[in-house]
Amino acid sequence: MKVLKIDHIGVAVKNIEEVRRLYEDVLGIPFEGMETVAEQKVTTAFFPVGDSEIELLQSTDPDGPVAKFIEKRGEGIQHIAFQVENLEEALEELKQKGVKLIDEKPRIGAGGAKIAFLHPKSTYGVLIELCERSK
Ligand SMILES: C[C@@H](C(=O)O)C(=O)SCCNC(=O)CCNC(=O)[C@H](O)C(C)(C)COP(=O)(O)OP(=O)(O)OC[C@H]1O[C@@H](n2cnc3c(N)ncnc32)[C@H](O)[C@@H]1OP(=O)(O)O
Ligand SMILES: [Co+2]
Repeated sequence: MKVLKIDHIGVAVKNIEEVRRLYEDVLGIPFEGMETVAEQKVTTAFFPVGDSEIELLQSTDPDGPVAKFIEKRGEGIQHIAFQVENLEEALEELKQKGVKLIDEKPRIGAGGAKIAFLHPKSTYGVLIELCERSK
């Protein structure tokens, strides 16, 4: 598998509009846009920073992963996403290596990317997302 770069850092927040003020007005990072990803029960807001992005995540459902994360740990960094060349290949390889996968097959994430998550139990407490973006 080939990891190309840190694609984004996912930050769980209670209120995207409020936190957007910090990134956009206080830190002067341009706001790229919002997108709801129903399957993940989140609304996202992206802020490009160099070759990566900040992804703000607000839950759309009290049972969603982001709501549960905030309930348990409060607002903060929820995952790190690595961009890979070929997600299916990467998942196959990681499965062979005994990594616990949350997603055995890619799902569709923000911006139409193929995404899949590795379980924090296998990654020393960091929720890792792998994503593949069409060229
Ligand atoms: C839009 C898309 C995109 O970029 O395109 C996205 O990013 S969607 C981003 C939102 N979607 C996701 O996060 C989907 C993947 N996440 C999940 O499936 C879930 O959040 C799990 C990671 C499986 C956790 O599930 P859940 O909270 O129900 O279980 P749980 O509370 O028992 O957690 C199991 C163990 O993992 C730990 N744990 C839970 N969430 C964690 C996180 N974000 N980072 C690190 N550790 C975490 C808990 O503390 C617990 O450890 P202990 O047992 O030691 O206490
Ligand atoms: Co993400």
